[in-house]
Amino acid sequence: MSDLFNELVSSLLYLQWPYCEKRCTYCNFNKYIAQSDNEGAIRACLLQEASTLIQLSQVHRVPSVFFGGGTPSLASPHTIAAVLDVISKYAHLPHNAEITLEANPTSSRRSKLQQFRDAGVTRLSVGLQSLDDGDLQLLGRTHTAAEALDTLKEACKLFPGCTSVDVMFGLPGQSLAAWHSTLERLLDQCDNHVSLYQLTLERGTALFKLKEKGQLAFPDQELTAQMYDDARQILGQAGFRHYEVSNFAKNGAVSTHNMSYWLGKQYIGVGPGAHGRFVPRATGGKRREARIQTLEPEPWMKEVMSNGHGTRKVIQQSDFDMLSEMLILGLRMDTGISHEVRLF
Ligand SMILES: C[S@@+](CC[C@H](N)C(=O)[O-])C[C@H]1O[C@@H](n2cnc3c(N)ncnc32)[C@H](O)[C@@H]1O
Ligand SMILES: C[S@@+](CC[C@H](N)C(=O)[O-])C[C@H]1O[C@@H](n2cnc3c(N)ncnc32)[C@H](O)[C@@H]1O
Ligand code: SF4
Repeated sequence: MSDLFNELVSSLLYLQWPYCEKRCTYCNFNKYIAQSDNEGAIRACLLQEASTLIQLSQVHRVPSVFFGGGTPSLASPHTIAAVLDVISKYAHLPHNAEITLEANPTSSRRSKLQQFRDAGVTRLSVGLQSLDDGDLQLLGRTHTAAEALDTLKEACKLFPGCTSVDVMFGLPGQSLAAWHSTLERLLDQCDNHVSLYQLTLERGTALFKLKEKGQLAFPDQELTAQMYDDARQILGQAGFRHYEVSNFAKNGAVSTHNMSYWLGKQYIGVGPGAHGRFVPRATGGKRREARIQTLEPEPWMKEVMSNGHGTRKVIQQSDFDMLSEMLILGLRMDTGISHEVRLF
């Protein structure tokens, strides 16, 4: 089989779980607070859309799946297992596939994490965000630092070598000393993968409004740059490879799913607001398409029920579009890009 054919018959799959318990004060990702328990209905639509899009792409192999959100750890393990089952029905999901689930501390009690593992999840990404209770309150999180660390401990036991944490820096009022202390405590407890995100003030969020009113002071650019540089150094000394702008891994625990995005591989996006990039081979398509699913869960479900999918926007990608994406994403990695870029 040629490399090009291999690329075309293989695709990652991203699944968006759109619900959260509560809105965090900084977040403008596509998420909603569920008004009623409609898990059965949303599960049926996720399964339907996954089957439609896998068949449209005609991929034979799905090497990794990412359950992101929102808060996918609010979904029942049964829903996660059902999604993996439907993927296996239409494509080969290898036994060593990377299956990541994002877990928020309060919706991830021990027994549930175990059930997620039994359902087929192989990698957990725990949203710690901070290890300071004052920060967590300001960020509108539903857990304390101690609860977050408890979840991390359980996660490391159940997913040894395959547990990641998300932590943010540049938080309101955060000092360099407080950031160093967070990193040191984190290094005591974390596993092989750490994602560090500089807080972005997003328009429309509660934090943005407080900043506009002059009610919150944020670290300046010099200080946040210093926080990032220090994190690079501290994690580097602890054996972590800084393999992408925001990501650090030791013992080779890079995320193959996220890495594949940065390498420009195909991906199918399922669920409200999910993005995809794939060639729709079943309809004779030859070009890769950028696809976006309908954002809000209710209209998305109606579209899936009547059309089999909730794809709202499709843009055929030109060679220039694909090359630009490859450059932008490829330059995020420590390995950079090669002149032998192949477009399809
Ligand atoms: C879309 S969230 C979903 C994860 C999960 N619901 C949680 O809250 O832990 C993925 C990650 O993006 C990061 N994130 C979200 N909003 C951000 C912002 N405004 N600035 C920087 N990072 C942000 C957080 O670290 C979060 O864990
Ligand atoms: C910010 S990353 C966090 C990855 C994590 N640090 C890890 O190592 O696994 C995950 C978030 O990106 C967003 N995301 C990733 N792939 C996506 C896609 N194909 N379509 C829409 N959103 C996507 C989702 O909101 C998801 O919660
Ligand atoms: S950060 Fe996570 S839990 Fe908070 S609102 Fe965003 S997606 Fe939901």
